[in-house]
Amino acid sequence: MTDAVRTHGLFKRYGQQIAVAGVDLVVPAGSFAGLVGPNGAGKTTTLSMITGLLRPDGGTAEIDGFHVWRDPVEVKARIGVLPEGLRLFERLSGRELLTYSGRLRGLPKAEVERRAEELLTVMDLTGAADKLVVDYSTGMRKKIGLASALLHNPSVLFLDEPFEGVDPVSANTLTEVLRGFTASGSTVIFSSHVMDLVERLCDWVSVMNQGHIVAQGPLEQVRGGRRLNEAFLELVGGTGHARGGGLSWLGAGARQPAPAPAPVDEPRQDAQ
Ligand SMILES: Nc1ncnc2c1ncn2[C@@H]1O[C@H](COP(=O)(O)OP(=O)(O)OP(=O)(O)O)[C@@H](O)[C@H]1O
Repeated sequence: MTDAVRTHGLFKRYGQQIAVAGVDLVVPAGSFAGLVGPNGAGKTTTLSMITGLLRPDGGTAEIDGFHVWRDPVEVKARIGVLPEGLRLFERLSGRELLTYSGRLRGLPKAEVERRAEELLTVMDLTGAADKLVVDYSTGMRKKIGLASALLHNPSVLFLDEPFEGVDPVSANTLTEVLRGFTASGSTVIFSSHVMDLVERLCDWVSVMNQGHIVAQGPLEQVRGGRRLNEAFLELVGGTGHARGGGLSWLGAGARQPAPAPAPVDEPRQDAQ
């Protein structure tokens, strides 16, 4: 099987902080892959470098065999990205945003319109298609962002926390769309903190901790007969701070006796 994504020694430092410490990420083509790791593990920085949004300090990244920084046009034609902190053109309507994305990708107008209508229907955004994006809710923004990332039918789709703020019905729809997408041989890579979701959707998992890949491979191999959450906690070493005596004051509030009520002055007879 060919690899949709392959990085070698990917490295990024912010001042003294090493965010990504030499990452060899591999994702086979056709995978539904999850990139997981605790807060600050380096997931977003890694995805930003692979998608050409952030220049690495060292290492290489390839998509479908094309070098991200040497062949940016080849790479950008093949990828769709739903980045963290999604910025959209707020003064366009949802439909205009899709039209703009499709035309920017060089698709013929009629084809863009056909795909945009289908995506709006699937994402349950038809009723909001002519509303300005600035007036969209968080979940609606995710959905129009995803529609825009899918419109040119990318070979590899990168999603940073795609289900955050999305209601369960819409999440189900997104899942079905993404499953169909990978079943046809395309690749999805998404970052998430929700282990149940990763376990349910993914057939490939990469676990990051402190800028390193600490486990990577088929889901069954990474979880090794345990629930993914257990494997994850073992791999990244759960801190156990909450059990270690910290926050002993938290939760005791309800058991504290209520302070005695302040004496209330008798209403004065002459007050009226
Ligand atoms: N622009 C920046 N300037 C300075 N430090 C940064 C910057 N972006 C990220 N970092 C640092 O790099 C490290 C990795 O951050 P990153 O956002 O990649 O982690 P993450 O795994 O995506 O975290 P989360 O799950 O919380 O989104 C963190 O220590 C973070 O503080």
